[in-house]
Amino acid sequence: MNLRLGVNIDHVATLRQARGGHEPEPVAAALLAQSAGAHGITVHLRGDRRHIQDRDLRLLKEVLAVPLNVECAATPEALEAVIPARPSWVTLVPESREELTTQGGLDAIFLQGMLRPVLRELRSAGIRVSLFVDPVLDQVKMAAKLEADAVELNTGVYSDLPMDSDATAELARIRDAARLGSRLGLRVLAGHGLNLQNVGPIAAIPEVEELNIGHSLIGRAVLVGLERAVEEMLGAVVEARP
Ligand SMILES: CC(=O)[C@@H](O)[C@H](O)COP(=O)(O)O
Ligand SMILES: NCC(=O)COP(=O)(O)O
Repeated sequence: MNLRLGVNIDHVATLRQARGGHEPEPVAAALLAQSAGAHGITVHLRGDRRHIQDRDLRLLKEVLAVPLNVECAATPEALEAVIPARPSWVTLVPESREELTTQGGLDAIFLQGMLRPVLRELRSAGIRVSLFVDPVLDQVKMAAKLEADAVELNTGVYSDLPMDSDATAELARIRDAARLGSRLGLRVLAGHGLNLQNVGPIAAIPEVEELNIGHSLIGRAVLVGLERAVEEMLGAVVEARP
């Protein structure tokens, strides 16, 4: 099975929101990612709207040829904003205003009563649902019991391990969870904190169908694109000089 890459463009929007203006335009970034071969685009519509905005969802849905996956909290406010945009996928994630980024997976076992009607509502709107969970077997079993279409296994603990430490145990947790998810008929995705250095062992897990990668890709794009941006600006100012 070929591995798909979902590109998370949240941090293009973070940069835009830093000045409250119009650039960089996340929709343009999504189209570039798509033409570079991304198999999907992911955005996280946070309750505090710190990066992605409601208009981004509408525009992305309109222009993208690849599936749009919207991450959001399982709250009425989030669903009211996300459902009208009709993304292909919604990934339910835990969320708190204080966090810099997502801290761990959704506790699908504890939240099962609240999640059941949310999944029903999304699916009846024709939206497939993924649950972002830690690589814990009981959480994966609960996702299957709730009839989610997919699980995204949180690779945050793995990604946070120091470069020279032994990742064997965490990788085994992710592998076991991926195997179980696949056996239970779920699509299995993985993501959080993945980068060029740590992605290999996760990409090698055969049951993982798709990776969602954002922060490291956008950070890298700033670096590999800066040379060209400076050259373009030098060209523009030199040309304008009498
Ligand atoms: C759920 C997950 O692992 C990440 O996609 C995270 O939710 C992204 O949100 P931020 O871009 O705000 O860190
Ligand atoms: N769900 C993970 C995701 O979309 C991207 O996470 P990150 O690479 O920005 O940490």
